[in-house]
Amino acid sequence: MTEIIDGNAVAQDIRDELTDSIETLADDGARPGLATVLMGDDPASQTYVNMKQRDCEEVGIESHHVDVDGDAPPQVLFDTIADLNDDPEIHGYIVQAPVPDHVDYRDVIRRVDPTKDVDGFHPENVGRLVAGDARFRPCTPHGVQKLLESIDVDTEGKDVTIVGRSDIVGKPLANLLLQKADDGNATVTVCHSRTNDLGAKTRNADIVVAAVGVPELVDGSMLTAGTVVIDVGVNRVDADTDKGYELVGDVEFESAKEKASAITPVPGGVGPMTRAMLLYNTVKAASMQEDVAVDLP
Ligand SMILES: Nc1nc(=O)c2c([nH]1)NC[C@@H]1CN(c3ccc(C(=O)N[C@@H](CCC(=O)O)C(=O)O)cc3)C=[N+]21
Repeated sequence: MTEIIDGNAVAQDIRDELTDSIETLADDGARPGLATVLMGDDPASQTYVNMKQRDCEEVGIESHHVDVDGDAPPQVLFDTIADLNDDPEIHGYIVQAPVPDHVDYRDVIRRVDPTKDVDGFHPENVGRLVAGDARFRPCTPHGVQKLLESIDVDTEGKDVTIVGRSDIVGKPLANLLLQKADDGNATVTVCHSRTNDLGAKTRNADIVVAAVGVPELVDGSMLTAGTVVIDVGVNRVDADTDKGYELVGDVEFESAKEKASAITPVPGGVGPMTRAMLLYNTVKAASMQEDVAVDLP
């Protein structure tokens, strides 16, 4: 039987474990604070921001939010970032991507204090990750590692094919899985839009991670029986539902499920884990800045 991996349940366990550490920090007068910054009014981003605020409330993290007008000059966003860097109550913050076209996201990331960069996107943190000395693991790749751990999949010596080479998922996940570590030691293949014979690469894998942002790109015909399938895609596809869309992964779930030994659903797979690992990084940031040791899950 194929195991459907319950990302909501694993994320709930992580939130529960974080709650104790958050109270330890709060008892020391250092309750963790997380801010989200949203420039413009991308509807998907607004949904995520709302979910993150609810997560913070549940675990006892102080949550803050800053809206920046989508038509404002980049300097307005940069000033917001400078304020957050200077605010001792903000231990971590993220600038929700995408930003409007007239703003270069790299210019944004470079201005974030690397010790508050709970996305793990700042070049200093990317460099540390690649060098095997990560400060903050990017949330989605870390969530994928935790999901594999939750179903007792040991990555050592496994062939992992990642479909997608993004700076926020594909590249950092490849680096983490390559590391000489209990949750690494994999042989990693990274595929992308110019890859020849994608199916040959996915059929060779013990674990396939789909993170390309193309709805249902990976289907059962591209998988060998027994493969573990992790679907990072959260594509909003127009549909006749209350919201006017449905969420579709990068994997065609029904055909992939026939082949997989375990598979994540969308929604309810990687998405909630991304949010849980953001809370994790926020607690880690607060612990480092306040010099209060805490246990992390
Ligand atoms: N600076 C920055 N950091 C991010 O981490 C970041 C970002 N920008 N921009 C957009 C992507 C996407 N992302 C998701 C987070 C949670 C869910 C999530 O919780 N999804 C739920 C359901 C969501 C729904 O119902 O719409 C699920 O899959 O079950 C999805 C997607 C974070 N991102």
